[in-house]
Amino acid sequence: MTDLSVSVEPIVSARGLRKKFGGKEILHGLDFDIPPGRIYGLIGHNGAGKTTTLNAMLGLTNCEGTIRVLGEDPFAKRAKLMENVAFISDVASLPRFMRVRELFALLSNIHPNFSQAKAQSFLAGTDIKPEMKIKTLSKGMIAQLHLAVVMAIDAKLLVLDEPTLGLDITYRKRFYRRLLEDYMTEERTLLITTHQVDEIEFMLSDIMFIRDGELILHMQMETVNDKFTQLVVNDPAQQAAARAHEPVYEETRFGQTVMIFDGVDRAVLEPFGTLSTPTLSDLFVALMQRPTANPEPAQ
Ligand SMILES: Nc1ncnc2c1ncn2[C@@H]1O[C@H](COP(=O)(O)OP(=O)(O)OP(=O)(O)O)[C@@H](O)[C@H]1O
Repeated sequence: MTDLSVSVEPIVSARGLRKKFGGKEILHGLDFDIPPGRIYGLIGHNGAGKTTTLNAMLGLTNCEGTIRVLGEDPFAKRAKLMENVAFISDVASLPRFMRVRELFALLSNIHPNFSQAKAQSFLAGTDIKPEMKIKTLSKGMIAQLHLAVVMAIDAKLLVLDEPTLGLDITYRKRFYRRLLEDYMTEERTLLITTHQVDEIEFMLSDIMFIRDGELILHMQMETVNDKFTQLVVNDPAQQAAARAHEPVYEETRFGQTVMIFDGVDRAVLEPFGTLSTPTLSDLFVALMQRPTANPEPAQ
């Protein structure tokens, strides 16, 4: 499922990763490598297994198969790994009863790679002051604080599970811009899950689509752009001709027929209509279509 030929030691490596809850298999044997210096988007429907996969990487859940993070088994070596791995699960998990400066002091005591000075510098220019109690901060301010805390950890892997849930568009954009400009380096790897795919598309180097516990696409964004083509075609004769090239997806949108092709030369499709590269959300919808696995029950 991957088009990556990894020559450097991967940051995360999974082979045959399986997870069962109460006898029901949730992850069906995932195989993937995540190299350093990349920004990964892990995209999937509700319940597809994203958080379970992240939890396996963070050593929060034990799985069958193998998973290695920085060469270590995260379940067995969680404490050691957490020196080099930072994690945002949701924006509400900071200790609400503390003041901002107390949180920073606590973190510098418990985390060897946390820099209080860095955290403070990330808050400069925001409305958050060291004396403020966390419970008095708005959701957006808590997200900023959370990001400042995480960016002040000198980690090799940063895992963000729906980090901007509940935030308005301005905060969400600021959050990702900050992350890109102030945190990313060639040595760091970022893994993000979100349902707002279009908002992170600009920063991703790679994507993984997960459907019902299986990876159905794992690819560098450059390859996605080369491989997939979207065609808008209105003329019925041209539609029929285009269909002969076996689109992976077709829908009618505002009276126009939109098709998505996988690996078909653009020069072949050009005569039929208008071509573009599908957005990640269009590609996601196209590839997530289930082949009548859940037919409507008869009335
Ligand atoms: N502790 C658990 N016990 C039982 N079932 C679980 C547990 N954790 C997750 N599941 C089930 O595993 C499946 C995958 O859940 P997971 O949270 O990994 O999905 P997700 O892709 O992160 O979904 P979402 O986008 O809704 O957060 C779901 O069907 C969920 O109900």
